[in-house]
Amino acid sequence: MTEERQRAIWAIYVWCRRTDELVDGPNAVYMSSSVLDRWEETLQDIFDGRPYDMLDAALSNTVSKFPLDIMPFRDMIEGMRMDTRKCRYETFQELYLYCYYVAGTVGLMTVPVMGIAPESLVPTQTIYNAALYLGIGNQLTNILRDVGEDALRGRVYLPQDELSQFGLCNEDVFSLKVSDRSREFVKHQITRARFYFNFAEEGASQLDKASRWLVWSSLLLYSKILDAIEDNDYDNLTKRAHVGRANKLLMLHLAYTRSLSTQGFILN
Ligand SMILES: CC(C)=CCC/C(C)=C/CC/C(C)=C/CC/C(C)=C/[C@@H]1[C@@H](COP(=O)(O)OP(=O)(O)O)[C@]1(C)CC/C=C(\C)CC/C=C(\C)CCC=C(C)C
Ligand SMILES: Nc1ncnc2c1ncn2[C@@H]1O[C@H](COP(=O)(O)OP(=O)(O)OP(=O)(O)O)[C@@H](O)[C@H]1O
Ligand SMILES: [Mn+2]
Repeated sequence: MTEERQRAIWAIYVWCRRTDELVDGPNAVYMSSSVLDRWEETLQDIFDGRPYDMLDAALSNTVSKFPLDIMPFRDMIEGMRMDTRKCRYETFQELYLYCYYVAGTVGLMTVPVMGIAPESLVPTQTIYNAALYLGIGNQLTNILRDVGEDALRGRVYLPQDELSQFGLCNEDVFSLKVSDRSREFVKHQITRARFYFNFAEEGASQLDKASRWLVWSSLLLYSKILDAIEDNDYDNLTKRAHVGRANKLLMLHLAYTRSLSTQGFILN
């Protein structure tokens, strides 16, 4: 990426990480709705060119250089509110909303920085949807990988109705019991995450040439975690899916090859 874009992505990343840390980090005990309200006011100040600290200033600077919309930033804060309020999701529709708030938003935040290829014939809306889906795919993958860890914190980011369809309940998750049922359930969740990655692929090829390698790398590396879960025979309760160094290098290479062409569902 161009250096200006790298700095912009860094500033957005830092803001996202800090937002997540409010809920997950060492200071999470001080978390309350007023903290998030205050954080949202700070966000408005950043967009109005009144940064509070140096890290905010990086984002104010980014806002002055790229046409960022404040909406996905606000929505990410909303996702953190949701995370503090609930620890169960009844249906996939409910879980999807959470995934949009905390991860789909990242796609929407970053496309204005990545830029769209001038030769792309795909509607901008479709490209934004693909970006949103990359976030959803990432978050679903993150959730699947971390089911065991999250269970230790009393949280289950899995659709309750689907758990029961597979003859499972939260107790099975908390007791970290791997069974044929849990394996089938995980298989089903992996298929869904891959659907989002596949759609995202169509959008990745429409981005500005200089940004494509980064996005393809992110996509291929993160979706490899799903393969790693398969390699663990669908045990995501007692094993942590990990993508090894050699595999990562291979993916970077593949990502580079993919990033060379602007092509998509309309052109071929
Ligand atoms: C057209 C097209 C395909 C465009 C590309 C759009 C694009 C670059 C999308 C990127 C999507 C992305 C990286 C989403 C991150 C999703 C994610 C995993 C979010 C995590 C949420 C909270 O979950 P949890 O608490 O369970 O997770 P931890 O255990 O704490 O990890 C987040 C942690 C929310 C905060 C998100 C971040 C810190 C990541 C932000 C990343 C960027 C701004 C860089 C994006 C750019 C690239 C190229 C990766
Ligand atoms: N390739 C990637 N694409 C998109 N987001 C990523 C990627 N790698 C990391 N992230 C984001 O950064 C967060 C923390 O990164 P970290 O380096 O700890 O990676 P990780 O996903 O926990 O994998 P690992 O097990 O290799 O450490 C992830 O949860 C995710 O939000
Ligand atoms: Mn987190």
